[in-house]
Amino acid sequence: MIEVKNLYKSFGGQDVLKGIDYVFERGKTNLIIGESGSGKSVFLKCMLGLFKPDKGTIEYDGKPYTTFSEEEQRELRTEIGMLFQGGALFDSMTVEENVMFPLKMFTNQRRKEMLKRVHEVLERVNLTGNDHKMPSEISGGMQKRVAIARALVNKPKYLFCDEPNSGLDPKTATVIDNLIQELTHENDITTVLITHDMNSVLEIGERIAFLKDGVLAWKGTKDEIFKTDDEAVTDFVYSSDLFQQVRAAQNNDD
Ligand SMILES: Nc1ncnc2c1ncn2[C@@H]1O[C@H](COP(=O)(O)OP(=O)(O)OP(=O)(O)O)[C@@H](O)[C@H]1O
Repeated sequence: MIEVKNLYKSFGGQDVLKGIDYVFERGKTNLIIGESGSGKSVFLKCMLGLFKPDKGTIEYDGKPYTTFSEEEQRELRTEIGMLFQGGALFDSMTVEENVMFPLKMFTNQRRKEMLKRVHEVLERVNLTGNDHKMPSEISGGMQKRVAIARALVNKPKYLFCDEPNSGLDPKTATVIDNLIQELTHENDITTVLITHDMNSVLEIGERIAFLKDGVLAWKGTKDEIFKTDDEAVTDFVYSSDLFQQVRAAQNNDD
């Protein structure tokens, strides 16, 4: 669980986050949605420790970051898995080497032990037999699965995903969404996922935080998002054709 209390962040006089209170639940896919420039990435970077908040606290499983010793900060970094927008694999490394990278960085495990874990996660994301391929030799969807395996190889408590679906066709995007959700449940991870993809909201929006101009304008679940009359939310989500179609179908059923 990550609890954010009264979080403020500004840059050169521009207030980007304006007093956010929110709880990201453990074992759930927690989505952050909102227009471009609403502060989603800055929010994520504050939780990753890349930006220092101006005010407010971020608690990781009940412990405020400001009380972490240097050793605890280092440990927290090993407990975080990150899934970047493009997958961000190392092009010059094989699939196996890419997935092994966090183990080399953060553990003292012996190569045999690391390889065992790497093969275990590759099997989990259905990539057995691709260990020695280069990223350029596999499809975009497979590259994302390698990136997921790499994010999970060190058994993180927290998984941060920044638009994990970008660049994928809708069917592959859904497979990736569902894989992230399954792994979140299986491993009881606190998953925080930024998305622009309304299909992701419908598929895996167990918890949704809607940011508008640096403020938490609405929170709820994928079922609640169809029922809310909150104008800020409806303006945003019904600009998506998909949402309009789903709501029309619901109205026909009623
Ligand atoms: N390092 C920085 N220095 C100065 N301003 C920044 C910095 N990072 C972000 N900002 C500003 O903060 C605001 C919010 O940016 P942010 O990237 O969080 O938006 P976003 O909701 O993630 O947008 P998008 O959906 O387009 O990625 C923007 O006005 C941006 O210019």
